[in-house]
Amino acid sequence: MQLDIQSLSHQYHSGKTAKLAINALSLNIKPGILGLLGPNGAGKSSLMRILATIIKPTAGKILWQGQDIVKSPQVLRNELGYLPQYFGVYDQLSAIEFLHYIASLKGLTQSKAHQVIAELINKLNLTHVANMPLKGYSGGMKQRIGIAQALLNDPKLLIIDEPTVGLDPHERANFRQLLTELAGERCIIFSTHIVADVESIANHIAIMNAGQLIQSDSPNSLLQKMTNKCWQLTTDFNELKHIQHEFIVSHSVRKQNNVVLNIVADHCPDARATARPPSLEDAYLYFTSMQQPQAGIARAS
Ligand SMILES: Nc1ncnc2c1ncn2[C@@H]1O[C@H](COP(=O)(O)OP(=O)(O)OP(=O)(O)O)[C@@H](O)[C@H]1O
Repeated sequence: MQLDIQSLSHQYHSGKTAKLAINALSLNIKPGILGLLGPNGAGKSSLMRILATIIKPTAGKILWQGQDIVKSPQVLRNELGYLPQYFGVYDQLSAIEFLHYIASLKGLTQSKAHQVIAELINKLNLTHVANMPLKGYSGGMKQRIGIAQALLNDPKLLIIDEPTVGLDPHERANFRQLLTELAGERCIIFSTHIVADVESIANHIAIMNAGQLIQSDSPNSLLQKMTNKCWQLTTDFNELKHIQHEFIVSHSVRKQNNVVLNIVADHCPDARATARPPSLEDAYLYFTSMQQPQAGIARAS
């Protein structure tokens, strides 16, 4: 099972202006969880909408099991589950009614829908609220309904776009656990700009910035690329602004009158700094800042 994205580009036109949202992106996706990371506007949602066959790319090819899904979207649609970034529900319907409605749109027979919905309600811990109108649901519960509707056809490719926005830390942890259980023999693409959401569950990380794929690797290989680039420095608050201006600061913790900074830089940023192990957050900030020196994040030289 694989999804092969070849030289994909997408341009939006509004009035006389054109915006290149995806720029010659190639990526090969295999079973497991792909964490798609990138800052706001990187092009993640555009890529997801194209992969979900909602919009057609301006250029490039996408092959699902060797078949071109730009030319023949139906090939993928039967095997696709998609949870868009903004997922609306019909507030008056209960979970059961809503899922039956989506199941009928997806072409499931009545008996198949009954069986699958009962299983999903149970798997997603929604049994106690299954007959309650969705308007009474919390953000986390609505998100679980979103995942349930995406799983109705037991998809081989599951695309979820920023699913943890608005969830509390407990709900986010539950969501990560759920995805791990779902992974197995399907391809899951999980887009987010929160590194912590994917670092413990993704077996592959792709980082996008300004429409381009800037890194595509296993979490371990990304960490290896950060060897000798991660430092810790304890300093006082007077120096903080200057250091933040000069270097990438991936984390800071106040300690009495001082502050302990995690710095990412190609060379030791200060004689007082000590080396520390890298994190994926460091890698994400390092690679995304490389493309935008104008953003006020300079790297040490
Ligand atoms: N329908 C549209 N018309 C014009 N420009 C668009 C449209 N949709 C997205 N864009 C632009 O394309 C670029 C990529 O947007 P996209 O939503 O794909 O990024 P993203 O990484 O998903 O960002 P976010 O995390 O903020 O959702 C942005 O500059 C955005 O303004």
